[in-house]
Amino acid sequence: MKIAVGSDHGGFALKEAVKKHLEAKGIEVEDFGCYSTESVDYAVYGAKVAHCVADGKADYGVLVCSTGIGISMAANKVKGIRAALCSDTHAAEMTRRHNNANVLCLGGLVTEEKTALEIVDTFLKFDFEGGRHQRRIDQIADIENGRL
Ligand SMILES: O=C(CO)[C@H](O)[C@H](O)[C@H](O)COP(=O)(O)O
Repeated sequence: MKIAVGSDHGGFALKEAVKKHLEAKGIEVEDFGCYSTESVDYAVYGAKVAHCVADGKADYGVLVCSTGIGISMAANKVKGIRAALCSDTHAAEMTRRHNNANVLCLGGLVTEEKTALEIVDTFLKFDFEGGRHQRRIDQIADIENGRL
């Protein structure tokens, strides 16, 4: 499994912790930056990770900004991306099971590290259930393609 990670300055510390956590589990990580707490723009990093996942070059993405909001908005503009901002493990489980989310977003100044790492583990543990949920994510794709 390969995970693409990225953040802005507000998510840098948590992104580094997520990267370390994943690598300790033997998971391959590609880090798209940023690489310090110097101020940068979250849309740039959201786009880099989202394109990597949408192009099939990583299985999932993890994105972090201060709130997780801006970077999730940016990632969701990339066709094929279903980015989910999660602040608890229940949301992380359900967004995999029902939404087939392919990018997890976290708020670096919202969610404490221990909880965030539990959210990451939960996100990676659950699979998409398909069935009626496939119809619903197909409708999301219809919106992307101007059909709905
Ligand atoms: O949370 C964010 C976007 O939703 C970003 O991480 C920024 O931290 C936030 O927009 C604040 O920006 P600032 O330049 O750090 O004041």
